[in-house]
Amino acid sequence: MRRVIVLGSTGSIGTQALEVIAANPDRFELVGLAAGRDREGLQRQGAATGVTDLALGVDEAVQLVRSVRADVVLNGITGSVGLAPTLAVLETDAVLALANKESLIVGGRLVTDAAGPGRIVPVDSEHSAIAQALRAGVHAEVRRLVLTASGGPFRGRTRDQLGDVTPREALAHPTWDMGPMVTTNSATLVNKGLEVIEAHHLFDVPYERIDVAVHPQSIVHSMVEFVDGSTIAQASPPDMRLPISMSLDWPHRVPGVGVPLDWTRAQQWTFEPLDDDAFPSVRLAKRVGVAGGTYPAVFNAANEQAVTAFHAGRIPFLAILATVERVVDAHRPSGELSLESVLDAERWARDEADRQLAGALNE
Ligand SMILES: NC(=O)C1=CN([C@@H]2O[C@H](COP(=O)(O)OP(=O)(O)OC[C@H]3O[C@@H](n4cnc5c(N)ncnc54)[C@H](OP(=O)(O)O)[C@@H]3O)[C@@H](O)[C@H]2O)C=CC1
Ligand SMILES: CC(=O)[C@@H](O)[C@H](O)COP(=O)(O)O
Ligand SMILES: [Mn+2]
Repeated sequence: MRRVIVLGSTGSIGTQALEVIAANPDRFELVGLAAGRDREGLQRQGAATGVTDLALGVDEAVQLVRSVRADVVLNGITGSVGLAPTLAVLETDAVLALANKESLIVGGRLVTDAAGPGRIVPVDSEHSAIAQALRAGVHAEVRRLVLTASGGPFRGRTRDQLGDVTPREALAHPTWDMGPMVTTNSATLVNKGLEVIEAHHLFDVPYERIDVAVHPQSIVHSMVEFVDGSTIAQASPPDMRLPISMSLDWPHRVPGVGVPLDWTRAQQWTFEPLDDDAFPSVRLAKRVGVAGGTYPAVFNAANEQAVTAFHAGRIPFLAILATVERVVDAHRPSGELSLESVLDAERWARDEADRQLAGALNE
């Protein structure tokens, strides 16, 4: 029986994790829940599950992780605010089931150094797919990782056709039902850029050997190409309960958690190259990933600011990445990577993004 804490329990990942746990009482015992602002939702979850260790906000989430013994903590918080809970989990003996990719991206080596082997199990569908393909421990034979991308709601459009897309259109993801930040990041392809950096840290593969292929059906969740020319892909209908369940009981599979593909039905899986001109996010993310240090934190923080401004109706869609690029270009890293330098860089990037956004509005 694995004792589980779920952080971000009121969100898309959190509620699906609670479903998986409730459906498997012989495997999982829920021992703690943390949300952000939704006090009533959290209390409802506590009443429904009988869990009494409840936390609201990121500081209480950190306290929860430190005070309640768990075998696995799922970090399903959204945004780089999830960094402190990620580091707190790694101070305990619990496995970190990581949905909050932002904490790994902004923390980089701070997170990977704090984590011993096997301490982080990815929840992100692409990285779960790769971890599953690597379960046999064949890392030395890997030639490249290929992350699949749905292409988002604007796949196939030229840059000119992206000028007037609305927040509502950006939130209409073709295959996944997720929270607003990650959904918007899918529309800009920033999500795929973040996932390239995430893959680099999780699997220790250099950036030049991590590729992206657009696969609109979101059935092949990612692939590992090996030195002999063989490729192992993980495929299943798009349902996060599968990677969530694997992260909670890694390396075991939880029977019945997902519905298998229907091989009696005709179906087509298609793959196409990413259009880097219309969607330059992955190219920029690789650049900041290679630069390392505080660059990924700056990239992510500027993006969080710009996405918020887009949803407030303050800037057009294309201004999101343009702002991120300008903030990244203006960044001057100082000193060694540390928690302090990451937090300083993030603060600077948020201010600089706001300054750029205000300037753009006054032009
Ligand atoms: N949804 C998905 O299918 C996938 C998500 N991910 C990643 O998982 C993470 C969560 O995404 P998703 O579930 O979609 O997001 P949601 O927006 O649906 O949920 C976010 C959760 O984080 C909580 N939260 C927000 N801010 C804080 C804070 N300051 N302190 C504590 N808790 C906070 C929210 O609480 P409250 O509601 O109370 O404010 C909510 O429970 C993201 O990193 C995302 O990129 C990765 C792959 C797939
Ligand atoms: C389900 C999941 O893992 C998301 O991160 C997903 O990858 C988003 O879809 P895109 O491929 O459109 O970014
Ligand atoms: Mn993903």
